Amino acid sequence: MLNVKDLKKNYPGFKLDVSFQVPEGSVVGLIGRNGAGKSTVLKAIGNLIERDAGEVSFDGTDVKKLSTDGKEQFGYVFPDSTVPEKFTALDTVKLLKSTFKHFSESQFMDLAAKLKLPLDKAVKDLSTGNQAKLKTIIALTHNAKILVLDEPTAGLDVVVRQQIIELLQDYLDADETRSILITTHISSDLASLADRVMLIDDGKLIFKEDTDKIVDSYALLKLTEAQYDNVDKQYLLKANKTDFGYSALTDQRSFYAENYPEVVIEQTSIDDIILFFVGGIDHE
Ligand SMILES: Nc1ncnc2c1ncn2[C@@H]1O[C@H](COP(=O)(O)OP(=O)(O)OP(=O)(O)O)[C@@H](O)[C@H]1O
Repeated sequence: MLNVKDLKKNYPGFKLDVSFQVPEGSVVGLIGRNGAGKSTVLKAIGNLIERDAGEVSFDGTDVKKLSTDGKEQFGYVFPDSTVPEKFTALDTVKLLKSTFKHFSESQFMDLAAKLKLPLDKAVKDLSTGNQAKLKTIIALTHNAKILVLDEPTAGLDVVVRQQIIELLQDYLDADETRSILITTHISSDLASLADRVMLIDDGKLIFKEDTDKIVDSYALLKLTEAQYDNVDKQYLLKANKTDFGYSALTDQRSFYAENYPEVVIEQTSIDDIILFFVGGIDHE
């Protein structure tokens, strides 16, 4: 299990302070607006930045103290390429062989063939889609126990995006103890992959929920002022004033459907929840 406890990182005008876990066998999606702190969380997990305070541990060991074998349990995708840009995919294979004890060359070649990844082109000359495929294949082919993925599908067309999502699904299906922490702006990626979503805003986690529960039990209530005054508010998570009265988020859709048949109740999506909590202009 990945355990992030009181992780703090300060930049001018920005303070990160988060605690969460990614249990074995689960997929957790970290969502939020531009500049909310998603990449900072993932970089701290990957030791790409020094944290100011807090703990980040995997199966009980601080990530800063992981052995070479322990480090190999992580597979990363970050926006910046992890291999030198002059390298081809074949050069990358040589690098991975010397870096990872558990690297599988045959799996790399199989996935590269399946995704039609050119093997002899320098990384800098690959299309965005092929670069994303290469990064994902690198993360997947050394038998990692957890993937930490920073926007693995950013800028990809719908076909490549689907291919990447399928690779991730195959990775999970091969071993039920594997887990993924993923950031994305594409909520449909999460709907198909994530067991749980966490919403970060201004460096703090302001909402965490199981995706099943969002689909099954969440709803937006559209209430007139009079309805809002009279409705039982114990299952309302948040209400925003609107032109027509109030828009309110509940995690007990059936309670309001049964008791207030006159109230307009709309199904929510992950995007609705982001907009509801942090809607408006971007931080930056
Ligand atoms: N090296 C740095 N120096 C100073 N400020 C930084 C640095 N890295 C990040 N920040 C700031 O920290 C905040 C969080 O940035 P971060 O990249 O984690 O956001 P994000 O949620 O990943 O955004 P996006 O969705 O745009 O990638 C932003 O205000 C950003 O400007």
